[in-house]
Amino acid sequence: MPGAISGPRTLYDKVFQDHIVNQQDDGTVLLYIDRHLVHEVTSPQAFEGLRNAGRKVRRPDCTLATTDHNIPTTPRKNFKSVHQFIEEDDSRLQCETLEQNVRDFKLTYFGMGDKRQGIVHIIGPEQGFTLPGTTVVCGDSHTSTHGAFGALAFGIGTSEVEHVLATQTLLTRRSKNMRVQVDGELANGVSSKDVILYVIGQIGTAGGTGHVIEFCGSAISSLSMEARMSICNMSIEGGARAGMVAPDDITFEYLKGRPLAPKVDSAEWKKAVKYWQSLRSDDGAKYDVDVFINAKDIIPTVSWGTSPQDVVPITGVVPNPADIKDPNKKEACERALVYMGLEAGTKMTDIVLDKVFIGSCTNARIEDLRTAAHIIKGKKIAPNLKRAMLVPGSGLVKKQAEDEGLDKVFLDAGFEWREAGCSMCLGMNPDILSPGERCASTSNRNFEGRQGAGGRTHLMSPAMAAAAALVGKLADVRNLEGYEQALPSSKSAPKHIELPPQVEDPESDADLDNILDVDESSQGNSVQTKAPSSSAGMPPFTQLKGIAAHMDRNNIDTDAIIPKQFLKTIKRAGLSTGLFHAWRFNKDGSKNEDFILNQKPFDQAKILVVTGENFGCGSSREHAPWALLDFGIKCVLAPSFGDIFFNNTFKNGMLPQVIEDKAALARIAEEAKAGREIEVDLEAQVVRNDKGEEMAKFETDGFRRNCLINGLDDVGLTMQMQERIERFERKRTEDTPWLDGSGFLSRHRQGAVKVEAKPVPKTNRGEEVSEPLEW
Ligand SMILES: CC(C)[C@H](C(=O)O)[C@@H](O)C(=O)O
Ligand code: SF4
Repeated sequence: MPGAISGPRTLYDKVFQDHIVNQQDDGTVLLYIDRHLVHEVTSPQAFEGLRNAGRKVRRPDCTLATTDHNIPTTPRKNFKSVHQFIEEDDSRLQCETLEQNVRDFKLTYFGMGDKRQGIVHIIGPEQGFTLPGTTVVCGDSHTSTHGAFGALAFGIGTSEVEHVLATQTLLTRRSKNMRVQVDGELANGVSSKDVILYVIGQIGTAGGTGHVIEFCGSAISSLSMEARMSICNMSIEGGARAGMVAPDDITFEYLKGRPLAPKVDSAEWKKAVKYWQSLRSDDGAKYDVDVFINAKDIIPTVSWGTSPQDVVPITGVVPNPADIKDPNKKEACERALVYMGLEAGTKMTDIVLDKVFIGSCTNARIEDLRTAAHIIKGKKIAPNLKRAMLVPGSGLVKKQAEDEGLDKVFLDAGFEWREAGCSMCLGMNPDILSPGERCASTSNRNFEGRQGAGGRTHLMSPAMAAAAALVGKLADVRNLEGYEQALPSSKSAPKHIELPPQVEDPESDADLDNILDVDESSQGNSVQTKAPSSSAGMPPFTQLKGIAAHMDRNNIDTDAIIPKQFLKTIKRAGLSTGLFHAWRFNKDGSKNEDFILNQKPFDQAKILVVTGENFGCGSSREHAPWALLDFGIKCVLAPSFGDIFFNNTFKNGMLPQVIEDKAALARIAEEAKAGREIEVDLEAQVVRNDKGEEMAKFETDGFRRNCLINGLDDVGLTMQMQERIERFERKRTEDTPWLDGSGFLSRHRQGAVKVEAKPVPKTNRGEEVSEPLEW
């Protein structure tokens, strides 16, 4: 076995090991990907890359697409097609482009006319597409959600989406292991969302960087699958690309009868369960970092600031920057208080709200809705609220909630009952906060402008958001009369969740039919962009000399590097206007002269020198490096980076370089501030000042360095590994036959969906794909 670890192994080690196709001497691993989820925001440029290179999707049977980020959540009664339904031009174009791509590449697609449509991280588990022991990726940072099943699931950028579409593999490196063990019983009123907010408060948003977190301990293993998903979902907010929970009987119970899980009690199911049961960390397995938490220390938790680590118990007060010693953290706290319009020392329960949002891939599953509904049942939302929105995570969650009468509970209380989508979690659709508005939100990110420019977000659990809706302020759900009866107790076994329908529903095919009816000429601009494609190879990066701009903030997230309104493009180019948009431009559109990139000579910067930690954390949007590149910045020097941003940057012929020596980095920053050029020499792995004197040495991963220096196309490189990938796939079919997409393909072959015959395309495996896939 290539790269096998001797001795006791963690859950992560096992799943990783089982997917190694090839391992290079320098530790670069070609990892097989079992499941690929696709959405409209991060896929257009990837499909375009495939198209430009004349490549096909290798495993259409392991790829599932939906549309979620851009879509309106208004009633779909009159929905006929995306073209007719989505008013906003860029959003519509992005969704239409996805539809064109699923049509061209013959992919399974849950569009807006399909009840199974929903947020990508809700529909995967719902369908049994996500299974224990699998590798799951998506061009989306919250892919970590799927780790709740004991899958190794992580977000990737668009170049990697292209790599997976073409090769069903990814080039990666082994991560470190981190264990977060939560023992004891969670008190009433405390949910898994409080657990993860508390954990992030403890470890910080960079705490898990470079690690895969395994969540374990009695408090975790007594949680339902949905509660586990909320925890793994926010692993990325703790800096970890992936979070995992060992699969157990609760997992297997959840999977029973899901459309894409092996059929219950079949020989395949038994074989699968046997394998799944082996997926737990061995006794004595070593973790690089251990965090132990007593469940009793956790009480309902809310965020006060603009980073998910800015949390306090609901019984607490807004922190005082004067109490913070670290100057960078103190400044961050001051900034956050100004942005949030809060004064130090204010009781959290005195903070008055404008809006409440219950939704997102963190907390829009049926249990979340049930919990919120129990709390508001028979009551009314507070009169000071301008709006309270309930946005189910998927069409099936919505349907089930309606079957249970929950829609009525929400509507009677004054909530809006919406259609499924990401909605106000990031406001790429019309659901946004107005400047200055304050929102209690069950989502996962409270970055500046996340829910709308100038909007203020407080993160919390569904129970707490429901309580806040009733009170009109942040509120402690435990103070509501009878709350114990209202909340599903953490002690009781999780209630079995009704399964989504497995039957072919004629309505559900409406969308695909629409796609097939689309007039090809109307899609012209969506498929013929001339934007550069990563698969065409990159210009080499050897030495770079130029002006460097200095930034000192910690945790500069990719939402800040490029806000959501610029993600609606289907191209890689032209993003420089969006770069640091909220910081670079005033509200009236004029330039903010105080911002470094608006000042001479830094408006010509080729290099960014960041002295704050964790640059590029958060979302997987590859638009962040594209925007930097478009502005002219090809290199970022920093003490640490968000993992996904770090990867994405390399894929674009840019160098994100860690400079560990903080004193040297500070000296480089001084040169930058003085407006003198610096030189980054990747061949010699040194940074020099404008006199050619060495300022710092650095080390770049060998494989990446080689690709950069030679401008290599890694999709092309991987395609040369065809034989090994095929060998791996043959073994996979033997060992884990349930992963071959047999469920829907076989049903499809029986003629469940009638689609007119098309010229026969071939996948990169050389197999014929006779018809678009549906199940
Ligand atoms: C659009 C997508 C790239 C992004 C992500 O990766 O997380 C989004 O889902 C988000 O939550 O910010
Ligand atoms: S975090 Fe929000 S925007 Fe991102 S996938 Fe989840 S619901 Fe959608």
